[in-house]
Amino acid sequence: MAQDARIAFIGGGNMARSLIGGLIADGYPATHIVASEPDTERRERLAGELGIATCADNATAAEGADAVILAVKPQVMRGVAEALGPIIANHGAVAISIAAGIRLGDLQRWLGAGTAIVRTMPNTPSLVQSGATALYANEHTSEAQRDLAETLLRAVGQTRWLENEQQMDAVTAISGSGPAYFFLVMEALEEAGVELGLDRETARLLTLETATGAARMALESDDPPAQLRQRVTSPGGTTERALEVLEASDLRGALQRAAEAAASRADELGNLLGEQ
Ligand SMILES: NC(=O)C1=CN([C@@H]2O[C@H](COP(=O)(O)OP(=O)(O)OC[C@H]3O[C@@H](n4cnc5c(N)ncnc54)[C@H](O)[C@@H]3O)[C@@H](O)[C@H]2O)C=CC1
Ligand SMILES: O=C(O)[C@@H]1CCC=N1
Repeated sequence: MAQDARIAFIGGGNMARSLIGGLIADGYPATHIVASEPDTERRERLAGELGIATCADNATAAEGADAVILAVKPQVMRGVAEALGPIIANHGAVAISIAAGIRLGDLQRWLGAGTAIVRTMPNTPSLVQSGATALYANEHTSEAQRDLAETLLRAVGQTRWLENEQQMDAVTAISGSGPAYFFLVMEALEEAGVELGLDRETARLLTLETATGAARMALESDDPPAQLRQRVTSPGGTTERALEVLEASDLRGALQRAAEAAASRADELGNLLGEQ
């Protein structure tokens, strides 16, 4: 890992915290990470809990950084990018955007022609090194800069380069927003356990261990999830009854529609906030 690269995070919110926490847990030196965050309380928490340098001013953070991670909301990206463009260009740094929907063409226009930009979509499990991130770079990004972006994100989980930028909306719908879908399922299953007579602590522990166990099995097995599901489902047994209810409730259809809604919102954000 390129542990001598200086990394600046612009915006120190939920996703930046997950990425910084994951990088430090992976051994990346906190002394090489700086974050700018306008909110005083968040800034102090970042410095106190993660031991990184923080500041209120984006330009101060970006100065001298090899990679500038743009971790602000899509709605403020334009102003932030336009202000930082000259600083990033001066140092020959790579800009790494994690914003949903914001397209490379717009980032290029706002940061300045010729700037190396990697558009990515990470997710919050990066905090525990179980992130999943897709990346797509523009033509000004050198091999070394692609490697740096990939190395940083691989420190916090799995990475995949996309074949085309359009795929980023699908990634946003599946893995970017995805943790929230699984958390919702966990909330609901825990609640069902309580309704059936378990105390909350037991219901939560059983739910979370089951979710982890199922995910690990699916990752480690050569068989697809459908086959693993069939192995839990004894003919005439309890799982069969439960799955009949889930199929009748159109859980598959609900997830399909949810993912489509997320992907189309990503596209909508790109149209609303961009110029192309
Ligand atoms: N939360 C998630 O699971 C994921 C979020 N993303 C993307 O990450 C980006 C950040 O999202 P979150 O961390 O969830 O939002 P957040 O609201 O937690 O963090 C954004 C931070 O930016 C700060 N900020 C506001 N204006 C600023 C400015 N002008 N300069 C510097 N900082 C400023 C805010 O005070 C806030 O702390 C978004 O673009 C989002 O699309 C991408 C993948 C997953
Ligand atoms: O909800 C959002 O817009 C961001 C992008 C993916 C996850 N969180």
